[in-house]
Amino acid sequence: MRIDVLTIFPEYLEPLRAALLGKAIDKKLISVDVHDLRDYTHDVHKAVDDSPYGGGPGMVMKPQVWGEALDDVCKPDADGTLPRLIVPTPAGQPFTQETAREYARLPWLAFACGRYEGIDQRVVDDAAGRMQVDEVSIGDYVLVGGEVAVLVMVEAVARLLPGVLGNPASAEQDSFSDGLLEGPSYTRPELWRGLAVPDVLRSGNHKLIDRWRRDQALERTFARRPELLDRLADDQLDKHDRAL
Ligand SMILES: COc1cccc(COC(=O)c2cn[nH]c2)c1
Repeated sequence: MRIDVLTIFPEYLEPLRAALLGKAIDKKLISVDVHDLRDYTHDVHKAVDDSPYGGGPGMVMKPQVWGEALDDVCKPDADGTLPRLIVPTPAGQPFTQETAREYARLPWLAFACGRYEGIDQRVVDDAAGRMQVDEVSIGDYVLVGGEVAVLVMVEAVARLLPGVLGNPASAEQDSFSDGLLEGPSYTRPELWRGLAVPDVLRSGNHKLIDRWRRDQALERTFARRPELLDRLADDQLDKHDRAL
């Protein structure tokens, strides 16, 4: 998978080169190229923003700079492929595990990191004439820029790629794979600060253990994210589940 990131703070993306993702880059499972938006300015001040039409607080990122940068970075490759252009924004569609799975199937992702009050809308409208553009939110809060959201999304996507995680099974069993939150986990010692591990987990009865884990996941989901239960297809809840 090819990943390009356009930003005015390239150094913000350095963590992508550390640890697990760094190894994935070394193993050539992913390539990460970070591009400094200011390289596409032509004025002495390297201006990337300007005042908003219609007034209001803050600044808006200029279309010309983004247009040149995207033309340069998102050039069709040898077989005419263009990237999926992803713009992190509080005003975007929710980024979920399902989005991560969709992106993990793509050969090329390009991330546009907005700052200030956002990017001139014509940048997205113009790019959408050439490639699919997803305006995506990682949560209902406002960051200073899109860079942190890119770190989140790249990690969520890359961990799904074969060979990136040491233990691929965990990618399958993690939260949200069956639509429920993950229940509690335990490891040695059996007793810690007067707190014991639930007996069922040491029973060796895997049918009982699986049922206990599913009950814990259902209870936690009901308590913390009841709306996720509405999403579950009826056939995914058996009569035992409903009795909880
Ligand atoms: C594109 O325009 C802007 C403007 C302001 C901030 C940002 C950065 O993204 C977020 O703040 C965000 C992403 N998901 N949840 C919050 C982008």
